[in-house]
Amino acid sequence: MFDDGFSAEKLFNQGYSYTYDDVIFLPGFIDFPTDAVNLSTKLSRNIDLSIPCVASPMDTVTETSMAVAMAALGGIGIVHYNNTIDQQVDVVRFAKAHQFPFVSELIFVSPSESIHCGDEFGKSQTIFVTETGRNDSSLLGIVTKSDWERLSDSEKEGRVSAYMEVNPETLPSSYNFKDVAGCIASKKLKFVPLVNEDEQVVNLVTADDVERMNSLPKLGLPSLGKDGKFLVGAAVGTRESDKERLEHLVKAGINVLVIDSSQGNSEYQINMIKYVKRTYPNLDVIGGNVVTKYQAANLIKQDVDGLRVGMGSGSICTTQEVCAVGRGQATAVYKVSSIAEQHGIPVIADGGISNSGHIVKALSLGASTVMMGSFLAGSNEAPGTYEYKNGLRVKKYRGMGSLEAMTKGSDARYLGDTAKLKIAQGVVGSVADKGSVLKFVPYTIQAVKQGFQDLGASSMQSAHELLRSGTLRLEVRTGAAQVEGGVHGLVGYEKKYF
Ligand SMILES: NC(=O)C1=CN([C@@H]2O[C@H](COP(=O)(O)OP(=O)(O)OC[C@H]3O[C@@H](n4cnc5c(N)ncnc54)[C@H](O)[C@@H]3O)[C@@H](O)[C@H]2O)C=CC1
Ligand SMILES: O=c1[nH]c(=O)c2[nH+]cn([C@@H]3O[C@H](COP(=O)(O)O)[C@@H](O)[C@H]3O)c2[nH]1
Ligand SMILES: [K+]
Repeated sequence: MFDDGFSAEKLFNQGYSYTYDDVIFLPGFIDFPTDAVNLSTKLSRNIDLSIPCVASPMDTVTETSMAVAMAALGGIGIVHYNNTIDQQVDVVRFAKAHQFPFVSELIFVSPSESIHCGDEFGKSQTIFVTETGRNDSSLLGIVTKSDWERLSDSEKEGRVSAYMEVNPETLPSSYNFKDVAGCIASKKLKFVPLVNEDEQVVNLVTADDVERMNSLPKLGLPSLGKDGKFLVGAAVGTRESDKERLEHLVKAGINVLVIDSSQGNSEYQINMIKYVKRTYPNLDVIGGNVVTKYQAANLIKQDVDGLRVGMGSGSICTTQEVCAVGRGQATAVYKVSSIAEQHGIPVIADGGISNSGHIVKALSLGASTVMMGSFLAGSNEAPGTYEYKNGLRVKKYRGMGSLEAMTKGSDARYLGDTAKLKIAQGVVGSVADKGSVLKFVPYTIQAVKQGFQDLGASSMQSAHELLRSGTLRLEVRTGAAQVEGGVHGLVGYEKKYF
């Protein structure tokens, strides 16, 4: 081998904390096409994914729509727990009731109610009628906006039972996109509700939705569990009350658990892992967060099935500033994965991902997946609505350790303790509109495949082999090299990734 560049082992043992932008890989040898790159991977010991992408357990990132879209793409979403047990369980249940890449807004009324104005339809063209006026009872009828608009004023004052369409055409919610699109086309339907075994509506698909989906990149293999349903993960903390939460989440069918903490090497976490392993031996448990070999070894001893790596590297994180602990994310991922790999434990590189190059770096430094918050928070699938700031369409994105997130219904979790002085370790901000994850994640993955090809790695396993054998060569970029590596010297430009 030529003496050129450094091996990761040498580079990361010099006393510096490096982040993704600090390092650059030297290209390898290409003898396969981009499409031959296989990025299928493991989230944890027993959970396989076809793409290495995980949505963060944050209340501005992962609820039903994100969980469903990520699973449809072949990744996974981890549902946050900054809410009541019932709310978190509903998000999981609803996500698992789908075989569909997206979830439409559904509006319900009871038969005795009236629809007074067109705004009640929201963005939808259809209102569903059920006995309870909620999604938890079977479908009795529907009212479409166009039919409702044709009613006289006195008819509009009356109960919906007087004019709703009974026995509307429905399809089983077990149908996948292709099945539903086929029925919509062959029966020339404008829309069709999808219903579960109890005739409860779980989704609404319109002809426009089908057209929109057909214009997106083709989806790969979805993430499905043994039950044939979408894989969905959930996060919990380490309090006594989290045990009750977990019991309900397991009943709702979660496939994997993330124990959420910024410093996972604690007695609380170790006790929680022991409890979960004892009580739910078939549930994969991901521990963290950790950034050192020492922290990782303690959780590995408890037989965790996955490790989440990152402290202070997130875009909304202020932990390193507030507490003076953490680590540059490239170093953290390399160090933790070197020990995790010896025990066959997959590593999630959590936080600090802002482009496809960061994903290539995280995976080539030993991670098996990346967890993303800000990268996904501006999507249609993230919770919340878009607003305008300085002419830019944005969505709110906040740290789970921000004062705002901590005081939102989670007082018991943080503030009801003896600790009276609250210290924030995160901020509240916003991120630009990025459209649907169903569009930009496939493009991102294609870019990651190109990166792997340049390195000469045709799979996750081969990338990890290049790393461990020292074949992967890298260097630190000086400040000037980083400037050179970005766009520079132009008067103005527009950055478009795809
Ligand atoms: N990855 C990162 O760099 C960071 C992430 N975060 C995120 O912010 C949120 C809050 O994180 P943390 O503050 O680390 O949450 P945490 O729940 O681990 O800790 C919050 C506070 O509660 C205490 N605590 C935790 N478990 C306890 C138990 N069983 N009994 C008694 N006291 C207990 C801890 O000592 C700490 O003071 C999480 O969602 C986390 O992922 C926060 C900071 C950094
Ligand atoms: O220091 C922190 N204070 C916080 O309030 C906070 N909230 C989330 N996180 C962590 O950041 C990750 C998401 O980071 P990105 O936006 O960079 O993807 C997430 O996946 C978390 O690991 C926090 N870290
Ligand atoms: K940070």
